[in-house]
Amino acid sequence: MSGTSPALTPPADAVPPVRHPDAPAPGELLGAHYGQCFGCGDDQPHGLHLQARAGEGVSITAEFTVRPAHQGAPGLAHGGVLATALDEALGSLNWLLRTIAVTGRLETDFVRPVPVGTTLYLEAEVTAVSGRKIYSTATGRLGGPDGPVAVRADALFVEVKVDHFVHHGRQEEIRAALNDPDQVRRARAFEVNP
Ligand SMILES: CCCCCCCCCCCC(=O)SCCNC(=O)CCNC(=O)[C@H](O)C(C)(C)COP(=O)(O)OP(=O)(O)OC[C@H]1O[C@@H](n2cnc3c(N)ncnc32)[C@H](O)[C@@H]1OP(=O)(O)O
Repeated sequence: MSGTSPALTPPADAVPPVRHPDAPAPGELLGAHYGQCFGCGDDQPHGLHLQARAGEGVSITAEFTVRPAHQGAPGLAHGGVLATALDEALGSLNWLLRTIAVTGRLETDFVRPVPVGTTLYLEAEVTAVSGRKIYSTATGRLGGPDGPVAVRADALFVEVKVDHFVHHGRQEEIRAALNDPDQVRRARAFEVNP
């Protein structure tokens, strides 16, 4: 059973996504958007350490190896962890648009169980943009880029300003991020729209 709900069907006025001219070239690693991010952060010991690589157009690929800490049932990945990997892969697409956006809706199909030790090969692409709304889709395959599909997701991301994080985030982390020149540089890279 799968399918996309009406909330994730782009409206008639939606347009194809436009890759930003300064987006990383196909094949380049995107790098973490925030060191403490649970999905991609290098400094987050509990995280998934997902590394996304730019693809053609507005697409990325990423790999994620399921570790013992990611179990739900014995020897199998927790569904919420897999949804996180999909969310992170989808979120990294916005780097190619140079748009700051957060997940508004994420619909996930769990097609096959994913054993501990498996590497999930993720691919994601933006399918349409309508105003602040960014529509995207992702799949995760077992064992290789052409392996069987284990998970897939459709999502709606909503564009926000940096203020979204400054206003809602805990002050301790916001202050640390604002004092980190690398983090400020990453945020600025997102903020410059064509
Ligand atoms: C420094 C680098 C950092 C970069 C940081 C990047 C972080 C990435 C991390 C990975 C991704 C995440 O997990 S992000 C974390 C998880 N997500 C969140 O925390 C988001 C929490 N939700 C919110 O803050 C809010 O609900 C927003 C921002 C999503 C939307 O609020 P808003 O700004 O007031 O906008 P609103 O008018 O409600 O919605 C705008 C349009 O989107 C539609 N819309 C909104 N939500 C939905 C929805 N769930 N399902 C369908 N449609 C929706 C509305 O109908 C509307 O359509 P129309 O009327 O215009 O047609």
